Amino acid sequence: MSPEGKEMKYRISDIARELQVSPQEVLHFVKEAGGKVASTSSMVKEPMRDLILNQFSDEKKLVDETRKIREEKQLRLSRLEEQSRKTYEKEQQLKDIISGRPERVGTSPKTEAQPETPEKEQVLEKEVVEELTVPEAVLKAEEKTVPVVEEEPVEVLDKASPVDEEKEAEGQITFESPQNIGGLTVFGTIDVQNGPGIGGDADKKGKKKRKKRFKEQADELKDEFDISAKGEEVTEKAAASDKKVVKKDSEGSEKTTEGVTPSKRKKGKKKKKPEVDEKTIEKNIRSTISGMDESGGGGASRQKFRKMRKIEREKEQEAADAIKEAQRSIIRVTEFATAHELADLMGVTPKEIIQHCFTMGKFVTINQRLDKETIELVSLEFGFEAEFVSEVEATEVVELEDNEEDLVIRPPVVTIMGHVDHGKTSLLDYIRSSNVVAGESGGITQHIGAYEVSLDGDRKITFLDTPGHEAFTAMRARGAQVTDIVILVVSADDSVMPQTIEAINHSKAAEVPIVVAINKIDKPEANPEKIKTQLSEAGVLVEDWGGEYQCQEISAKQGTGIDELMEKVLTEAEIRELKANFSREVPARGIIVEAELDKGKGVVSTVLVQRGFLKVGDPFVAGHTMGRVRALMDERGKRIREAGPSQPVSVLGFEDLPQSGDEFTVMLSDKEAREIAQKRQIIRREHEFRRSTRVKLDSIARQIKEGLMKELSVIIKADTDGSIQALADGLMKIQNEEVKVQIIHQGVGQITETDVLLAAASDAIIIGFRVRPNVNAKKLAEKEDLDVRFYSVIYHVIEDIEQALEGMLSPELHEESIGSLEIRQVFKVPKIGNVGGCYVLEGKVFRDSKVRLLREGVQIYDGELDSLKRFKDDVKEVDAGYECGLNLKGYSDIKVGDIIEAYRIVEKKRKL
Ligand SMILES: Nc1nc2c(ncn2[C@@H]2O[C@H](COP(=O)(O)OP(=O)(O)OP(=O)(O)O)[C@@H](O)[C@H]2O)c(=O)[nH]1
Repeated sequence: MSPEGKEMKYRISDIARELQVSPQEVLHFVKEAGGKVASTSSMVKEPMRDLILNQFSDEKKLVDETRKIREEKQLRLSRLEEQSRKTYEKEQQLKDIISGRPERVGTSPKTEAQPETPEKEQVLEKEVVEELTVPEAVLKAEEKTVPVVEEEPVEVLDKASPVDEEKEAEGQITFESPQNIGGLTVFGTIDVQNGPGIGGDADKKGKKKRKKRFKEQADELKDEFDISAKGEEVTEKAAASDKKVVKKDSEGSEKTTEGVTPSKRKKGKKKKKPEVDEKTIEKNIRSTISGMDESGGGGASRQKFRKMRKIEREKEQEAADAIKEAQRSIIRVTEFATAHELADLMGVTPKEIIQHCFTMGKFVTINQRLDKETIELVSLEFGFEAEFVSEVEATEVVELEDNEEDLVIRPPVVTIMGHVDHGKTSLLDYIRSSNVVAGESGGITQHIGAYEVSLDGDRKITFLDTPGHEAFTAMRARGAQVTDIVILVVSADDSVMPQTIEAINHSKAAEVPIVVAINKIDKPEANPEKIKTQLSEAGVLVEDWGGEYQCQEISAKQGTGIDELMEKVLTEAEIRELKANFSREVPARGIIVEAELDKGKGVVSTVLVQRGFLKVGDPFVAGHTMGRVRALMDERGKRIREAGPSQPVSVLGFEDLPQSGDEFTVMLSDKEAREIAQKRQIIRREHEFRRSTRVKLDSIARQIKEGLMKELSVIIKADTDGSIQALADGLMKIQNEEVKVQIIHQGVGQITETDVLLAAASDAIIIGFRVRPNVNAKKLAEKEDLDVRFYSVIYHVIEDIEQALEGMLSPELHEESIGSLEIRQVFKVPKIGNVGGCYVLEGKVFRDSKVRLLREGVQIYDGELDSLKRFKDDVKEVDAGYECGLNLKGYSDIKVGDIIEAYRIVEKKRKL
C-alpha cells in the first residue's frame, strides 16, 4: 500500500528490468503463482511484487551488489579525480616556487595569499603526500599496485594509456596525463640556485624525492585504473613486489627497492579492506566496467543467459524425472501372475499383497495366480498401474538397437495369393525351376516353406511357399508379419473370385502392398481388361489405369512376363527400402515359417532369418519351445553353416514343435533359452485354462469403457450377395460415438478356416448369416476362442450389435452344438415324405433337438425333428458313430450329403 492508502501497481516488465531477468520468466512465475495476467505489460499488486522479489531474490541480490559496486567505483573515480586535480595544482605551485615565478593564474587563493617558504614547502610536501593518500575504497587495489617497478616506467605508462583514454571517454578524468607529470623530470635543467630560498644539496635531494614521489603518485593513479583491466596480472606483480627485501636508504630511512618508504605506507593509512569485498570487488569491478563498456548490458545479459540456461536445464531434468516417475509406476505384468510375482514387480513383500487381498475379501496364497481385476486393484493400491502383456511379451528378449551402419538392404519376402486354380503353384514352380542361382541347375526340388531365388546379379527375392492364405494369416494372428509384398494371381480366363477378394482383404488388413499378376494370358479366352475392371471394383486399381497397384500379364505355363513381374516386385521393394541388420555380432532373430515332425530328423522347421546370422550351435528359444541349432539346410537340402537376413533355412534341433509365426531368438546360453521357454509354457497353460482374449459381443461395452476398443471389426459370411449387402448397409448405419463398425471381410458361402484365421488375426467377430462354418473352421474358432454368431434375420444382427456397443446386450441366447449327422441315403416313404438314412458324425442327436439342415455349409432349413428312429424303433437319442433314420418337421427336400446339425439354445448371462 502506498502511503496515501492507494494500492500500488507494478508492471511486470518493470520488475523484470529491475531484477535484470527475462520478463517472460517473471510472467511465467506470476501465472504459476495464480496471478491473472495476460502479458508482460500487465500490472501486479504489491503482494505479488513481493512474491516475485522473493522468488528472484538471488537475482535481486546480484543486481544490488552490482549497483553498489558501480556506485563505489563512481565515488572512487571522482575522489581520484579530485586528488589528481589538487596534486597537479600543488605541483604547479611547487614548480612556481622552485622557479621563483609569480603565482600561477588560477591557482588557489590560499597559495596566492601566502608566499612560499622552505618551511611552507615542507608543509606542502607533507600535504601533497597526505593528499595523495588513496581513499579507502581502493585501498586493497592500491596496496597491490603501489610498489611499481621503476625500471619499467615505459611499460607502466603504456599500460596506463588505454585506461586513461577510457576514463577520458567517460568524461571522468580531468587531470593531465602522467606524461605531463612525468615531465617534471626536466626539473634538473632549471637553475635552482637563483631561486628564492631554495638551493644547495638539500634542495636537490628534496626535489629528487618529490620528483620520485610524483612519479609514484602518477604510477599509482595509473595502476589504480589499470587494476580493473589487469587485476590479476597486477595482483601477481604486487604480490611479487611485496616480497621484495626492504632496504635502508642512504638517509637512514627504511625503503623498499621500489623506493616507497614504510612511513609513506603508514601515512597512506593502508589498512586491510573488510574481507567481504575482497573477492567480490575484484570480480565485480570487472563485470561492472565491462557492463559499463557494453552500455550496461553485456554482463547482465550473460548472467541472464546463464540463469536462463540453468532454468532450462532444471526444466529438462524435471521433465525427464516426470517421465521416469511415470514409467516407474507402470508394471508390465501377465494376466494371472502369482502374488509373489506381482510383489516382486512392485518391490513389496508377498505378505503385503496377501494382506491386501484379504482386506478385499480374497484369500490368496503366495503362489496363487491372481485374476486381471485383482491384479489391477492391488497394483493401484500400491501406486502402480498394471499393463497386461502376453507371455511372450512378458518374456521378450530385449534387443539392443541396430547400429545404423549394420542396416543393409535385404531381399523382399513375397507371398503368392489367389483363387483356386488361378495358377499360384504354376507360378511358383516356374520361378523355382527357372530363376535359380546360376550354375545350380535342377532348381529347387525339396519342399521347404520358403526359398530364396536369385535374379540377375545380386538381386534376390524370398518366396514364402505356404499353401493358401493360411500361413499368411496364421502368422499375422500370432503377431508376426513376414510378408513384404503379395503377388495376387488372377486368371485372365476366369474372373475375380471370392478367394481373390479374400486375398485383397487380407493384404490390405496387413497393410502389405500388392503386385497383380494376371495369369494364363496365353489362353485364347484370356481377357485381362475384364480382370482389371473387376479388380478396380474390388478396390485394386492397377497402374495402367491410373491406380497405385503394379500389374503384369503373365503366363505361368510359358514363362511370359515373369521377368517383368519380378522386376515390378523388386521395384516395389526398392520403394520400401527394406533393411535388416547384417551384423555377425548380434544374436540372430527370425520367424518360424512352418514346422513338421520328421520321423528320422525330429522337428524340422523353416526359419526366415530377419536379423543377424543364424549359425550351427546357436542356442535358441522359439515361442514356447527351445533348442540348439544342430544343422542348417538351404532350399536344396544342402548343409550350410549360417543364414543371414531374408534367408529361409531349415533348422534341426528343436525340442518341441514350434508354431508358424513364432519368433525365433538366439540366446547366449541353453540355460537362458530354457528358462524363457519354461516360463512361457507355464503362463500359456494358465492362459489356456483361464481366459479368452478375443473380442466378444457381450464384453464389447466394457472394452469400450476401458478405452480398449475404438473399432469393432466384423467379418460377414452370408448365403447370398443380397443378404451381405443388406447386412453391410445396416451395420454401417449404426451410430456410436466411441466405436465404429468396420467390415473387414464379407463373402458368400460357408465360414471357412481362412475366415476364422482372418478374424483371429484382426480380432474380429464373425457373423454367419444363414451359413455355418465347416468342421475345420468350427474347430479352429473354438480353439481360437472366437465369437462366431449365427443369424437368420437381418434385424437381429443389427439389434445385437447396437445393443452390444451400448452395453445393453440382453442375456445371450447361446447356441450349443450337440452333434452333427450326415445324410447318406434318402428314402421316399409314402404319406411321410423323404426320410434320411443318416450317420452321426460327432456328438449326439436327441429326438427333441433343434436342428438345421446345411447344404455345402449353407443353411437350408432350421426347425425340429419329426421322428428319430433306429431300426424302425423310435429312440430318444443316437450317439456318434451310429446310424439312424429321421425326417424333418415340415421339410422333406433332403439330399444325400446334406449335414444336419443338432443344437440347443442355452441362456447365458451377460458378462458386463
Ligand atoms: N494355359 C495356362 N494354364 C495355366 C497357366 N498357369 C496355370 N495353368 C493351369 O491352371 C491349372 C491350375 O494351376 P495351379 O498352379 O495348380 O493353380 P493354383 O492356384 O496353384 O491352384 P491351387 O493350388 O489348387 O490353389 C493347372 O492345370 C495349370 O496347368 C498358364 O499360364 N496358362
